[in-house]
Amino acid sequence: MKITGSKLGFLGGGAMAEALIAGIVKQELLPCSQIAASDPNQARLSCLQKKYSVVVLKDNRELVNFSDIIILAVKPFVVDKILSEVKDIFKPGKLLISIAAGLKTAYLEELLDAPVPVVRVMPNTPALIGSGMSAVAAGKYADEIASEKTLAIFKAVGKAVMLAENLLDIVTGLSGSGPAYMYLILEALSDAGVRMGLPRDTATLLSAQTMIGAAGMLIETGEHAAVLKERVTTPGGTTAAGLFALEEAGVRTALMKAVEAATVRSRELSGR
Ligand SMILES: NC(=O)C1=CN([C@@H]2O[C@H](COP(=O)(O)OP(=O)(O)OC[C@H]3O[C@@H](n4cnc5c(N)ncnc54)[C@H](OP(=O)(O)O)[C@@H]3O)[C@@H](O)[C@H]2O)C=CC1
Ligand SMILES: O=C(O)[C@@H]1CCC=N1
Repeated sequence: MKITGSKLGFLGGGAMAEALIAGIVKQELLPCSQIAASDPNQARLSCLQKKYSVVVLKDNRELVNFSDIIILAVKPFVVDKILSEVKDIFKPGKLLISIAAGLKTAYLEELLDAPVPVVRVMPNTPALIGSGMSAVAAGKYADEIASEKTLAIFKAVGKAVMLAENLLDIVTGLSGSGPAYMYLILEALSDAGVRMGLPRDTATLLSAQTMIGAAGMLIETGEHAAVLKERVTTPGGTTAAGLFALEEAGVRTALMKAVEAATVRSRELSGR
């Protein structure tokens, strides 16, 4: 699905909007003149304009008027206020894509005056370098074309899959919040290398390249992680000693608890 003629607007120009704008501009999905962002923070707008040459607007109504496809990229607690500001100019010809954690399409549909197609997406920040992971769920007024347009946007900045909406809170707990878990692990591995005597920059490079390599190998080979882990592990060797320390510390359980806690939090946000 091509979105070449469409104008794309971001309500909110924060961290996730910037990751998407950067990825979209880099992949040349749309010319900069067809991408806009609105935000009350002038410094954010100036930064986005300077870095990506996109159209910046102080006023959310101007943004909605400018755009065919609107990405709702504000914190969940601001959504009611913003949609009440613009609902009368949101016509069914426009497409609303929400990336707000926890908020259901039915909830957003209720906040609008007209039967506007709403698609909910949970992306993640590596979209900034074209390595994002997004899951997409369509609301009741969104047809296949709306879903295809949404997939085209998020596939331009990484991988994107369609899922049933009741799974999106789990996606939020896994890949939405996941980059932060990975950074925590990378920071700890880098600290560990430094603790054992490596220079900081070398320890960080070794950690990050190892994470990229292991993840890439999992995707490219399609093998189960346990099989690939087994191939690294020499009986009585170094890896077995390292893995034992990780199991003893409960790393596996800690990661399961992290995804559970984030999923529960996403569900709480939808129950407001
Ligand atoms: N960050 C992430 O990794 C991910 C975030 N998300 C979702 O994306 C959404 C945005 O998150 P994130 O980018 O991290 O948040 P940010 O706080 O970085 O960005 C939100 C932006 O919206 C601005 N804003 C506040 N009020 C208004 C308003 N009335 N009109 C227009 N803009 C406004 C904020 O300005 P100010 O700072 O001045 O208030 C800020 O610049 C959230 O709903 C989050 O759940 C989804 C996936 C991943
Ligand atoms: O922390 C959050 O609530 C958002 C949603 C997923 C990533 N960041």
